[in-house]
Formats: sequence, C-alpha cells, structure tokens
Amino acid sequence: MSQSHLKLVSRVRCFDGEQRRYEHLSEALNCTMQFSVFLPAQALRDEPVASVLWLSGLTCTDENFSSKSGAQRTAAQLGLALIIPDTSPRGDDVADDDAYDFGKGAGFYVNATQQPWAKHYQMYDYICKELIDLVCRSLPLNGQMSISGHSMGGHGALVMALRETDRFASVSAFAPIAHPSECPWGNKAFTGYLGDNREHWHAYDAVELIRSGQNCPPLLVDQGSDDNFLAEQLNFSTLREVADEFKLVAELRMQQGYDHSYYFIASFIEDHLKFHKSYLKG
Ligand SMILES: N[C@@H](CCC(=O)N[C@@H](CSC=O)C(=O)NCC(=O)O)C(=O)O
Repeated sequence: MSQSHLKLVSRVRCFDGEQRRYEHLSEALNCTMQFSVFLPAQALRDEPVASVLWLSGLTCTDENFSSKSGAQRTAAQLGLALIIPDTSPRGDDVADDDAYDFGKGAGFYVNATQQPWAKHYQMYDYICKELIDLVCRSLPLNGQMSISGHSMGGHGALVMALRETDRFASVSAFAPIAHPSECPWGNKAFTGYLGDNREHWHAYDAVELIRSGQNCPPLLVDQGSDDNFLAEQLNFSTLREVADEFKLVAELRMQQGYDHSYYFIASFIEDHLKFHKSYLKG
C-alpha cells in the first residue's frame, strides 16, 4: 500500500449515507492506520460537503464514536461528513504501556520527542498535516472543516483549533482535558511523550495557548456536572476563566446530572453539529 492510497475496509448504509472504514499507511506515524468516515447522501452523489473532524478519548479507537454517539442522524440531516481518526499509532512494533492512559489508545494528539515514543507517536502531525490532506484529496469534501472531540480528544480539538488558526471554522468539545499541564492525565502523558521541560508542554495546552493570545474560532463546550473526572482532570472552571478573560466567542455549558460517557455525548451531539454547521459553508 502506498502512502497516499486509501483501502476501503468496510461500508454500511446509514441514514441514506454511508459509514465507512478506511486503512492507509501513515508516513507521520510510521505504521498502518484505520479511520472511520460518515458520508451523507450528498457526498455519495459526488456533491462535495463540509466535514467535522472528531477526536476521541482515552482507550478509544475510531469506532467508539461511530457506534455510540448516534451522530450520523444529525450529520445526514445537515449534509455533513464526519471524519473519525484513531487515538494513537497501532501495530505490534509500536511502543506501548500497560496503563490505559499512556501508550496505545492514549496518544494525546502530540508529537512525541522522547524515546521510545517519538518513532511512532506523532499524532499532531498525523491529524493536522497528513490525514486532513488525505481525506480532502480522496473523498467528496469541500475543504470546509470544523473540529470536535471528547476528553483527551476535546483537548486535541481545542489545541488544534488554537494552533491551526485558518483551518477550522469552529471548535467544540465534550468534557475536554482543558489544562493538561495541570492534571494527572496530562502530567503523565506530557512527561512521557515530551520530557520534563514544562515549557515544551504549553504548545499542547489549551489554557496556556489561550493565555498566550492565540486566536480561537467560535467555541462550544459541554461539561457534565456528575463527571467522575471533573474535579481532578478536566479544569473546566479554568477554561471558563480564560475564555472570559480573553473574550473568546465561546459558550461553556455545565449540563446537570451528566457523566463522562457516550450517553452524555449522544445527548448533545446534535447541538454540536448544528453549531458547526452554522459556521461551515456548503
Ligand atoms: N478505563 C478508564 C476510563 C476510560 C474512559 O473513560 N475513556 C473515555 C474517554 S476518557 C478521556 O479521554 C472513553 O471515551 N471511553 C470509551 C467509551 O466507549 O466509553 C477508567 O476506568 O478510569
């Protein structure tokens, strides 16, 4: 398989569109990767559509969101494609860790600088440089794109939107790890992938990027009040404070009684896709 070649692994009819899974050889990650795509009916008729890139959380593959969120119903109504990458490099020769929050399934959307991780764990470049280019060249997409994600993927979505300032029309997140430099999940992952110098962590920390004056596209965040990870890992109130201080175009909502699960995501994904659609052309 050449690096630019997409191999269709599966396709299934879904809301008059198709849920597909592709495989390709990633140059950035130095391994074979799979990702999922929902294409609405318009795209199947070769009418290019706008898309939402979804980044998943710890322990996920590209299949958690496509099988649990129910996002396809609204995406079909709005004529939006969904692009759903995996959360880390994969394969037998890729370094791993026994813990659920480091190694495979926990790439944290960074470009690792530390060994043995650096050889494969280049998730930031994989998504922002390689995958977006690949899907825009290979699928009926019009290039208009927004970004969203959950937890570790919410962190990834915020960071990519803040750094790739002209790429995304809007950004949203469910229970994002908003300030990874200051929580146990982020501390562990950043020490392992990026080393001990905390200055190097700030390029992958949404709160620090906002504090540094980076522009942010329109932002929607939902956070469940009964999320087990809220107090220790997510720093929702700090994100609210910096969003207010730096006058972001942002709505950050506390949703009473919701937890960290895909039931929470399924409850509000319609709002997020409609929010993105309002900023996307086509
Ligand atoms: N197993 C862990 C928790 C793992 C977990 O909750 N993963 C979430 C994302 S958390 C942040 O990135 C998830 O999306 N899981 C997949 C799913 O389908 O629910 C533990 O026990 O603490």
